[in-house]
Amino acid sequence: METLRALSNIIAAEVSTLEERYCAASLSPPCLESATFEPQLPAEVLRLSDPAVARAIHLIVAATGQLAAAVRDPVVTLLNAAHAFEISSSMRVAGELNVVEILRDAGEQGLHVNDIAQFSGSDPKVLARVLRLLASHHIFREVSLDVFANNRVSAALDKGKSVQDLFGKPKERWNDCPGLPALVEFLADDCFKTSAYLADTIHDPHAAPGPIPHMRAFNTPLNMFQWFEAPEQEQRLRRFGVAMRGTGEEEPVDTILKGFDWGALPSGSTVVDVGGGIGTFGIRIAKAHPQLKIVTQDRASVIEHATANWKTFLPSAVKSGSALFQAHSFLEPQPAENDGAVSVFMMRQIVHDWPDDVIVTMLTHLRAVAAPTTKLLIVDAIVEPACAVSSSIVSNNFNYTKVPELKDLPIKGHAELPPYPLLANAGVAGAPLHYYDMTVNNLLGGGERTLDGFHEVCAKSGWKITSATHVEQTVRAFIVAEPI
Ligand SMILES: C[S@@+](CC[C@H](N)C(=O)[O-])C[C@H]1O[C@@H](n2cnc3c(N)ncnc32)[C@H](O)[C@@H]1O
Repeated sequence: METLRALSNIIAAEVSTLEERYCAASLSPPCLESATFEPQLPAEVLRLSDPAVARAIHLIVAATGQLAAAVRDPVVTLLNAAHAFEISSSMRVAGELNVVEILRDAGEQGLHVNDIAQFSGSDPKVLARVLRLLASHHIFREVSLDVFANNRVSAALDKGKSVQDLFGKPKERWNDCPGLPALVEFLADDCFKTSAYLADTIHDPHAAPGPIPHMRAFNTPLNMFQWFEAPEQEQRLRRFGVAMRGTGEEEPVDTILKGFDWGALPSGSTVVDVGGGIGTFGIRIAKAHPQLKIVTQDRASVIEHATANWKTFLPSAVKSGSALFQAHSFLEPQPAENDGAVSVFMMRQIVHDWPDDVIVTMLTHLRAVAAPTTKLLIVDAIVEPACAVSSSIVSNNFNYTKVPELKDLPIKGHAELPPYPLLANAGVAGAPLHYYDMTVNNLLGGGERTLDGFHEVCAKSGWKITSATHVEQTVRAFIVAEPI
């Protein structure tokens, strides 16, 4: 009983924290039943801007998840976990049938499923069951039998376009679209199909067409990015670019500015955003630090979209020449113009995509053109263990390492450990990182790394880690390395 009581005490204490913080700000917490999600509302902003609110939410999610696992019949817990793929399938249906946008127009009172299904000509009976499964997980709301409305969660998936445009111009679906709907559809489509082959590749890594689950799922010997190049995957390529914007939507928008001191770079310094995608994060840096030159480097097909994206969101930088573009594969030696000319090579969500041997190749190419003062900035997460919080974890400063050189590494801004009896990684509250870990494994053979894992690939390619900074309220770590 002691553990159950401790978990329920965490929940009670953290609900009180929320009450106090919202009262102090003269706000009410956001309402789950609301038919809209407006991230700019002060009540939503507080969730990201007040560390006490963010931590309370994190601990409530961790403790309720652990409490449910502790009290529930293990049979039900197992069956629900094994059935979770039905949620992914249903999310894809809702996304592709534009249900969120149809319900946006219906407002609080919602719409009968027959009317929702009419837009796509789909079977209303199946659609009702899809939406009921999602509503049971607090995504959509069943207002009355077979009548559904958006709630604060489903509304966050709004693509921001009219229903008429979404159905009438499907090829323009991802133009100027927020990142989250694209990320959710990518996860519920490609990543879900790919994940189904994980066990098969573990059992038989040598079978055709290759060892990566994505290769098996789509019957291709190409890696995912090469496969995106085929003309018939054009929509997937577009969706992926926009989806990467979605990877930053659960964190404060200025996260990329907080983990590294961009202001300390001399004016005119060149930052190469290696595998920079459509430039989402380079644009954020450039807006805050217009004195820097930002080079977005990616595959030619992506650079085309990156250039268009910069022209839309920061045309002045393109015009002035402070935004530059390099169509280049990071698997090849770096372009000669980067030789000795780069202050920072930034790699955001690149290192986690690939297995060690590929990363060592990439980092070796960067090292070959690095000046003595060049910095390598890896923006990824540092994996924490899922063991229970214990005195040995605390004494090892949480980021335990077996590498002597890392023992004295300055690690800034690390989140506080969750209290007993929660897991060190906060259990289900920390699960997003472990989902991404499996997703990159299944798509490309990559994986999230511990600090020692980052050290290993850096040391093999001539780089030495000199600092790591965790940005509060995010899983994001900024790891800085310098040439050895
Ligand atoms: C996970 S995304 C990250 C994008 C961006 N850094 C961000 O954080 O939004 C990986 C990026 O690597 C790029 N990429 C994949 N293979 C590449 C290659 N061989 N050379 C250069 N870029 C590549 C992809 O096009 C994609 O933009």
